Amino acid sequence: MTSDLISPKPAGTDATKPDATRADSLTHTPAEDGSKPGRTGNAVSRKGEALIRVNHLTLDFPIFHGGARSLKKTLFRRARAPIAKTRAARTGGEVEIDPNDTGVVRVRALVDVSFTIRPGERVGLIGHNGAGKSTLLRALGGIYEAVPGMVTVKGSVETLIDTNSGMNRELTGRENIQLQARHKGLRTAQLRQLEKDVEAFAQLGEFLDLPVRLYSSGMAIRLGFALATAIAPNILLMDEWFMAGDAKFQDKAKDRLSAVVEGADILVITSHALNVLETWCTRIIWLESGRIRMDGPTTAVLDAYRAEMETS
Ligand SMILES: Nc1ncnc2c1ncn2[C@@H]1O[C@H](COP(=O)(O)OP(=O)(O)OP(=O)(O)O)[C@@H](O)[C@H]1O
Repeated sequence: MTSDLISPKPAGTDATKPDATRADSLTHTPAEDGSKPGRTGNAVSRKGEALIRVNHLTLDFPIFHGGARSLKKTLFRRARAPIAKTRAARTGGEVEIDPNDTGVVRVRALVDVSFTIRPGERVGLIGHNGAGKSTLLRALGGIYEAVPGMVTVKGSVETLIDTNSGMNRELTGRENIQLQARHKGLRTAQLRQLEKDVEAFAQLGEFLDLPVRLYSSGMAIRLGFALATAIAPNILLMDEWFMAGDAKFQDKAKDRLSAVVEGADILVITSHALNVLETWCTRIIWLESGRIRMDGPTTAVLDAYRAEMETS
């Protein structure tokens, strides 16, 4: 099988882009039927073929405006007291002065993360605020591309990561549906079917024919969710934002999501709602300041996590 190498983006120059220093950092491998993976992927590959493999993934965010004297003072003080550093690092990733680039401060969002997810696994990502859950999900979704390490994703991927993911805010909701249908390689009849399905589910009325930039966040969630769940992918990557929206929509969303989750080979979901993870996940990866603290069956990891929450 040939692999589909996505070349890395040049190193980001703003603080919102992770550091990009290695050439071969991210590989998205196409499904064996030739379908393309990712949001722009074509058909869904055969069931049971999906795979996620992450090897030694490290991801830094350079902060170019991090030169405040007070921050640097704190960092230098902490460097002289490494024990205090460990304790202080329970919110967010590690903040440090980049050893290769004098003056630039970096946030280490992920540090040497490795794991493999096979078909049938439903994986929950847990951890404190800023532990690296969303960053990891974005790296799996190909949003953050070039970092030291390697991410291999095999199969079609759908992401429910943020309300705007894959959406052109200048286009109307309906135009976005059509655009995504074309990216998925759907024929006209299938496109019409998709449009009808998303329209019925999202229930945006006349707003479907208005630009997405006019939508409230709840309305954007409706459209993004309806679109992302209209066709079951091999791999579903989901941030907990889908829990937003009004109560009636949440009930509908849960039913529809259950069907998609059933149909997907692999689910990766981040959430602070441990009961949601208990219901849906077979395995939990617990992140702490960007590193894997524990990785194992749902009950074992959640028990350990809860025990730690009670004592800390
Ligand atoms: N665009 C960015 N620019 C700079 N730093 C970032 C960026 N995105 C995330 N970070 C940093 O990376 C670390 C991990 O953030 P991430 O959003 O992955 O955490 P999380 O586990 O999803 O947190 P939460 O549970 O609070 O949503 C944090 O320290 C955060 O400050």
